[in-house]
Amino acid sequence: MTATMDDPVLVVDKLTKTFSSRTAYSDVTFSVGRGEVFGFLGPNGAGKTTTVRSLGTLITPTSGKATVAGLALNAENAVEIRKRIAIMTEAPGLYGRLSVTENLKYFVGLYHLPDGEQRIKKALEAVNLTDRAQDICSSLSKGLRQRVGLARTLLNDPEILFLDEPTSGLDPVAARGVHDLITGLRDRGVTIFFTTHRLAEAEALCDRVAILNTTLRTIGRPSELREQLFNRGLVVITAAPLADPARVFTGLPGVQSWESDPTGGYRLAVSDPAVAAPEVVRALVHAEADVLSVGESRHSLEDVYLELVNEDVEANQR
Ligand SMILES: Nc1ncnc2c1ncn2[C@@H]1O[C@H](COP(=O)(O)OP(=O)(O)OP(=O)(O)O)[C@@H](O)[C@H]1O
Repeated sequence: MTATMDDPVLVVDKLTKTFSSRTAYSDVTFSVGRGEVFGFLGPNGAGKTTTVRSLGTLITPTSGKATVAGLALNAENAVEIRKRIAIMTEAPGLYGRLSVTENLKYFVGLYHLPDGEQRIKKALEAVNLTDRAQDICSSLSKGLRQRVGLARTLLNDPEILFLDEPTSGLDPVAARGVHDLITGLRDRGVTIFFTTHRLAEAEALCDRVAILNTTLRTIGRPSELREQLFNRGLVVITAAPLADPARVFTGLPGVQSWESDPTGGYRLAVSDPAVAAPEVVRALVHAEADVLSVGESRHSLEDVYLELVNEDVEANQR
């Protein structure tokens, strides 16, 4: 399913939350399309959890507006909003002495949901836990408990699923299991809003990401953010350092500047890699260099994140 911003399921407009003198997040504005996987990133204390708690009606924002699953975020709509969304906080909040099914039955009762058995069956199937239904929750590994927590969030067929660090503390295999579940839910049209500190995870899963550091620092597709922030470049690796790199690289069509990379090789800023690369290869061959590789330099979402968050650290030190 392709998300579309013509049909936003979450609209946040200048939202701010302060706790006495401390600002948790300020002037935050963004929208999330129906069916989108949206990643909410930011350093510790950036305000991510507080934003999730606000949008999930657990705490009241200090100012600003939001629409959640088609309803204005306010005290009158809180019960109806909660019927349309689900939130999984970092600790899945299960009763350790109850079995998986007993836990889910408890929540079906708490939410007054009809057709409980059918819902539990579907939720367990969705998270691949049918064969562990009778296990006592305290006996499950952290990864399995996380999956029970996810099953719980699916009971009310939410339009929006808020997941606060769903893979925190999980090993790579268990985290991959959660990723597969997120992808599966997205394919079924559920909008997923999740916070994470794992940038590779956000890059792999999210249609768009936002980086929050009390205020919203940026928002967009990971590829767009990389392009906005970094010049395009080529990385040249040679078997031995070039005798006169300036002579090889200076003035080549499409090459704007070059520098030696401290880890070896050369980094070239280029306007268009497709134009510059053949010129660079020809110049290297002409200089009789032993070329190992010429490739486009790739920036990751982690590079974008570090660039923006470090800018904030530097600004605060001024
Ligand atoms: N109930 C509260 N009372 C006072 N301050 C709070 C409260 N909840 C959060 N804060 C403050 O708001 C700020 C944002 O916290 P929040 O937990 O939302 O950050 P976060 O981005 O989720 O961090 P982390 O990645 O560490 O989980 C922090 O300075 C925190 O101390």
